[in-house]
Amino acid sequence: MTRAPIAVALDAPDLETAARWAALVTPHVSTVKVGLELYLRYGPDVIASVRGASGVRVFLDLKLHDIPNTVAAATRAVARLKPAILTVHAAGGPAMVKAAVEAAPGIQVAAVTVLTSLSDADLAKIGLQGPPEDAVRRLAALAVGAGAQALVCSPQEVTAVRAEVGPGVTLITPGVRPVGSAVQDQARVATPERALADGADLLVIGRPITGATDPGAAAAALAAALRRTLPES
Ligand SMILES: O=c1ccn([C@@H]2O[C@H](COP(=O)(O)O)[C@@H](O)[C@H]2O)c(=O)[nH]1
Repeated sequence: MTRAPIAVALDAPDLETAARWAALVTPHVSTVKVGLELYLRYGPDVIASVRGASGVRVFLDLKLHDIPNTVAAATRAVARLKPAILTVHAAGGPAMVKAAVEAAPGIQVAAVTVLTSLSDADLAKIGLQGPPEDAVRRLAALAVGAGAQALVCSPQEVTAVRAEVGPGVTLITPGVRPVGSAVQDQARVATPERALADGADLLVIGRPITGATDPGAAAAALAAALRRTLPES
């Protein structure tokens, strides 16, 4: 059976917990995601620990954001870990995104548009007036023009971003909340079914799975729900 297009965010306080979650969810999902919490605490070793024997795809979510030379060097430094996906911030500008893409042949560089935790009011406070969709579309076009093969946006913007960048770009959506799940610190959210139906390629889901009593069962249930949305997947 094909694994669901879900990246489980392994935002764990320690390596043992992350590896346990990874082993539980890997039979059901295509990808596991390592973010700042784990990587800053444990460094490169974390990748092998969560990849385990299954060889599941690892998404390294470091959201690099610096001058192009520094981002290129940081990208080369993590490229040897062979993550399937590496994130950078689109707001770093086209030269920075291009530097990451060129430094990591074989790795999908995903540009984060506007963090899913930011609301309309938050965006206004940082000087981005107008609906989030406008900024997301603008940053998406910038990043793809600079060579990014994937974008991170909220599930609420998938349709608009797809219209902006066309079919060949992988759209990755955090801010996914199953019906009844707490929104927590996310602001621009939608259900997994809606995200997939709108054309997202990979859904990032963390706490709704890892906070469950049985993360493996939670991942299996979400995977089954997505199969009902797209019966051919
Ligand atoms: O815009 C973004 C970019 C990345 N993330 C990351 O996704 C997960 C979401 O976890 P939940 O527990 O499902 O909220 C987390 O690791 C973030 O760092 C994001 O949420 N929004």
